[in-house]
Amino acid sequence: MIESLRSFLDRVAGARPTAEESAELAATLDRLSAGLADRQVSERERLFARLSVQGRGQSLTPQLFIDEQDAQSVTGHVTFRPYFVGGNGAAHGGTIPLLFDEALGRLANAGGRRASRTAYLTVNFRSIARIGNRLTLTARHVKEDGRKRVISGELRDGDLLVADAEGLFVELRPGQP
Ligand SMILES: CCCCCCCCCC(=O)SCCNC(=O)CCNC(=O)[C@H](O)C(C)(C)COP(=O)(O)OP(=O)(O)OC[C@H]1O[C@@H](n2cnc3c(N)ncnc32)[C@H](O)[C@@H]1OP(=O)(O)O
Repeated sequence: MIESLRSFLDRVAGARPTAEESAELAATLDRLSAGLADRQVSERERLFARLSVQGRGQSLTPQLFIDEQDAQSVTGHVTFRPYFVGGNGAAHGGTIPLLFDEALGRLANAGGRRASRTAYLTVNFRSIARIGNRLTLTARHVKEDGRKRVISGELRDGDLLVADAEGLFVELRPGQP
């Protein structure tokens, strides 16, 4: 279902429907929304935004496919689909930190470490992330100091460095949301 939603968003991003077609689509979407109105559940019960589902079952984030992961590093790949275009064939700048937050956050909380949240995330944009290209993401655990974990990451298009990032993840205290 989420994959169909992603495909639909890609098609919307790439289309220029007429006014009549837009109105027809809007009516169809309204009908679909109404069909889910009495299926609303708590966050824990939803399919959306679950770590255990490939791509987190979430249409917001570019879908990251994990190829290798251990407690110290993660390697994966991602293709920014048409929905993520910012302009002129490049992914929207906001989607790159989104991707790093997802990947670095996963690693920060992997290997039996207790849950942490992003305190800061610094991203350097080195070259455009071209829509449709398969990019490689690597991240590694750099250091740990008490509750603080530093994780770094790189996004590459072949040999070309697209972006790099560093995040500080702070372990949550018991009861901290
Ligand atoms: C159930 C969890 C599921 C997690 C799923 C994965 C999530 C993926 C990552 C995310 O996207 S989380 C969503 C985005 N992040 C947030 O919403 C976090 C909002 N901020 C907070 O909740 C708190 O500010 C935070 C937990 C990050 C830290 O607050 P605390 O009160 O726990 O820590 P404190 O302020 O005492 O700081 C602890 C240490 O970290 C340092 N620190 C905190 N924020 C910093 C910062 N921004 N820059 C540098 N250092 C920082 C701070 O100086 C201190 O250093 P020392 O121990 O050496 O004194």
